[in-house]
Amino acid sequence: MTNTSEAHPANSTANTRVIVGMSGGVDSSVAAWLLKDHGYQVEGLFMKNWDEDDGTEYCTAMTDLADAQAVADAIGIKLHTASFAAEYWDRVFEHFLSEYQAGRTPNPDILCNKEVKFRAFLDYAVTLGADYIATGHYARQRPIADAPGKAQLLKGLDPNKDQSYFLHAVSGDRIARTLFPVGELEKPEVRRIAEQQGFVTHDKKDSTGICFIGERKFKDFLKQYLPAQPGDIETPDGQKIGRHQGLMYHTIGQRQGLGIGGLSEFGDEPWYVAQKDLSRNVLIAVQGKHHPLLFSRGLVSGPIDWVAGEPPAQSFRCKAKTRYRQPDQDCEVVLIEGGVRVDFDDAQRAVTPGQSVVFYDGDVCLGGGVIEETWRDGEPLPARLTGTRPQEETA
Ligand SMILES: Nc1ncnc2c1ncn2[C@@H]1O[C@H](COP(=O)(O)OP(=O)(O)OP(=O)(O)O)[C@@H](O)[C@H]1O
Repeated sequence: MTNTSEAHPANSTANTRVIVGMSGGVDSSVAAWLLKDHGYQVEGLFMKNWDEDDGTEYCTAMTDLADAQAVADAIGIKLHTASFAAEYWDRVFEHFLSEYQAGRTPNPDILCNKEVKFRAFLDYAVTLGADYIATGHYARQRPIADAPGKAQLLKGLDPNKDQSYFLHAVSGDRIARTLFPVGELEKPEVRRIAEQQGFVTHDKKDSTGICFIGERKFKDFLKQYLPAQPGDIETPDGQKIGRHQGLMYHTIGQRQGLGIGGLSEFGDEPWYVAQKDLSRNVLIAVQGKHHPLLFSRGLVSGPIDWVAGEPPAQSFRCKAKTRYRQPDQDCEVVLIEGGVRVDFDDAQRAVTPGQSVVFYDGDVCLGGGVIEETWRDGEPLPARLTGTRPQEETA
């Protein structure tokens, strides 16, 4: 576990008060236990981010709270509860919907970490007397010797579980106030500890997908909030090959759910989403997982959240991920007005506007931002990089 007494030699764990985010999952159960075992003053905080008013089977919050309470009792710590549903709605969900409406595929977990877990939750934990908060994220932090109150965000030690991608938008001063006890462990070890301690959560399956959607069908969920706008699916040369129910239901690179088939002139090769033409409400599909139209050479992003508060340089080489769990990719980053330009050494498959690009220097997560536009080999650069619209260049 990251040793806070290294960062604050005057503090011993016995008088360091830590509020652990307890979700009723196995990772935060073990995080709380590890902290207690290391002698910290530990209390848990279960938060509700979503007001379930549909009373359906999708409402798992009550079971999760009961599990968190059972683990807190087993460890012998107090469990607080709080609702951040208003903050979640205003700062995460509305943005999530507007991104979908604009044809992009957002990642609400990144915004949830930035705005709720490491802001509303952290601020509330401070009112409960917390010196630190802790979560069950697979990530690590390292205090910066010559920058008191700031820390670096590092990948979790378990390469299969590293969650730094989702945490990149949290500033270094908030990372410095967080402990990540399971970030030093591999997942099987975490499950082993939970089992050894007899936690009800020891065999609970990992949460998947977006927290408020739970197990319900994504399409049905979105339909409640955004009107579906059906349109055509076309090949890149404009041949109509099917219908879609709404561009928002589709993601670049996606294979499933296109409902294209039985078009004898095209053969059996599967179809993939290559592009969304928002102006015509048309989805462009191509055949074959490795079709060149699925590969981007570079991207431009919106504003970047740098964990350190500032970029390492005006331009630099580093590694990047354009989605969770993607192996690190070599690239060059150049700061531009309102974001960065990223040129990849190797063309990247399915780089998706609305998702985030996250930068790494070895294990250190530098920060990242939302992907706005991409370009392919041989294509003109986006207008933001040239100052002229591509059409005007050829006019
Ligand atoms: N409802 C909640 N209340 C308090 N803390 C939460 C809640 N949901 C998530 N967290 C905190 O954020 C961490 C990461 O959440 P995530 O949803 O990614 O779950 P996870 O990685 O499956 O972890 P866990 O096994 O603890 O649920 C959790 O380990 C926990 O510390």
